[in-house]
Amino acid sequence: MIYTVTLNPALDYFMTYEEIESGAVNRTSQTQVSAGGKGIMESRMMSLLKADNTAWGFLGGFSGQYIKDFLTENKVHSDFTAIQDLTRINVKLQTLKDETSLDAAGPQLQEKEIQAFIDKFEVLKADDIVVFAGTIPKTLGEDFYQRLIQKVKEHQATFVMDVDGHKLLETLSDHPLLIKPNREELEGIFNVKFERNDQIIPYGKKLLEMGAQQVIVSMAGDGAYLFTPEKTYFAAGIKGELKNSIGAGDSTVAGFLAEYSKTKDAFQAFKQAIACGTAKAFSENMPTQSFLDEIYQKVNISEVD
Ligand SMILES: Nc1ncnc2c1ncn2[C@@H]1O[C@H](COP(=O)(O)OP(=O)(O)O)[C@@H](O)[C@H]1O
Ligand SMILES: O=P(O)(O)OC[C@H]1O[C@](O)(COP(=O)(O)O)[C@@H](O)[C@@H]1O
Repeated sequence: MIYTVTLNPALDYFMTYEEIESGAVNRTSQTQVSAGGKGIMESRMMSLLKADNTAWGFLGGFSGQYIKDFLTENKVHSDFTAIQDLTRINVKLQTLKDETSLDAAGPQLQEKEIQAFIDKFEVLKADDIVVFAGTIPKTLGEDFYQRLIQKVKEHQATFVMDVDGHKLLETLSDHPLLIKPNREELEGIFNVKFERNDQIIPYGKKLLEMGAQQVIVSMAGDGAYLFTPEKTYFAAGIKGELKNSIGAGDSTVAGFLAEYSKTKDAFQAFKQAIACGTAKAFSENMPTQSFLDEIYQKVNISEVD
């Protein structure tokens, strides 16, 4: 079983404008609400791929209830810990020019809610995979992922980290099955600036040396690299109309895990990862199965060095 952990889910409120004038009243032409948060997006994509998974995390208030109902209606299995406070609402502004995220800090959590959540980890078995994704609400403390990783290890299960920058580095010595920084996050981690994508290669390999079992570095429209201890692969970016790239990275991780958990074949898993990330970026919502299949046919992966 794959468990996704979203400590800080979000009701994503998408607002579409031709352009936004700062300091003025802007009237939107289109709005849309979606169940978000990185682990939740991953669970949604894995469920589309019919990979067994359960979404864990904290949900509260009307926004939390919306997400819970949305997941049930869309046949995404979840087992969230109920909280008193309100699940955050993140505003996603889309204009003809670009996408802007206005993300909230997240709810206050009570000690008994935190304990109820930690207790869930007792069900873990040796072949389970736990995906830690996204930011941590302030009340949990910056080291909360470390505590959860110890729980995963106690049960001989494996884990995947889909978190930002330096929090990612702290987990490498515990050998995550997969990490997926994007190009900008990788620049931040190593304090470098890439002028060409191939300059990424030594840094991807470095993350393997530091303890990650497999590394994907995603580069939005430029595709992605996969680093495994045996080989490095490059997936070319696929051309198409960008509709909504929110969740493209989450879908990449989901595609990889859906395939890898069944076959343990990193190359095939990378193919599915690229198809899912791209199909998400080219869809307003989650892609349909037929669109996913169409994009899968266009995935082009080559071995590097
Ligand atoms: N504009 C785009 N065109 C084509 N593919 C895209 C685009 N944006 C994202 N993707 C696909 O989704 C993957 C993840 O996107 P990226 O933006 O790098 O991740 P994140 O959402 O984590 O920042 C990319 O590796 C690529 O396969
Ligand atoms: O947990 P974080 O890092 O604050 O991110 C939350 C946001 O991430 C998302 O899952 C989107 O992920 P990406 O930013 O990787 O596209 C949104 O649904 C949500 O609003």
